[in-house]
Amino acid sequence: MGCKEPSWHNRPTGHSKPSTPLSQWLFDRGSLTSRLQHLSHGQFRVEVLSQGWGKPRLSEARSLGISPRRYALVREVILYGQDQPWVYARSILPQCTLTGRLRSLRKLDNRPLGAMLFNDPAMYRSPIEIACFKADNPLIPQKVRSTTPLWGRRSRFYLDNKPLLVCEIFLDAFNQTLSAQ
Ligand SMILES: C=C(O[C@@H]1C=C(C(=O)O)C=C[C@H]1O)C(=O)O
Repeated sequence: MGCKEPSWHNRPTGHSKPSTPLSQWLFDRGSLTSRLQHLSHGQFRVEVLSQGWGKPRLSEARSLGISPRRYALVREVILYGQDQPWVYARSILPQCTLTGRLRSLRKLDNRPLGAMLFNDPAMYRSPIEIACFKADNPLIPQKVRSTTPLWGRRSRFYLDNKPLLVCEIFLDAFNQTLSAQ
């Protein structure tokens, strides 16, 4: 599956570049949940596609500094705005992060992860990396896959100095909403 992983960079590289409006969303360091709640005028919800123990992909393990053979909690969601699938998100929470007060992250249901992260004053975030996912990329769930390339971002969040990785891909419906702004 790693062959479908795009290459992550701290800025657009090569020929393809995101639009300026999308770049502002890609590199925004605030809570995506809050921004989407605002853009959707409160018509926002999280659909949990899956949440369970699994092995991270090589690129994810490298970003987190963990072994790709070590199980982590893998959470995949779709964030809806105005009942449209706007963002597909995949988060990797290592076992070593889910300790102490952070054990509660194991039971996160359809409450947005961002609400937990941005409510913690001690939280800090790595630089954001972006990547372009080729059309029909199998890493994106079939029901929101696109026939055109999609831009995504990822960054590590640290709570109590323990990392988790969040990857967010902006879907067709979001890009259409953005271009209609
Ligand atoms: C990191 C955030 O949390 C959001 C919510 C997620 C979830 O509930 O799984 C995943 C990715 C984010 O888009 C955020 O709001 O910035």
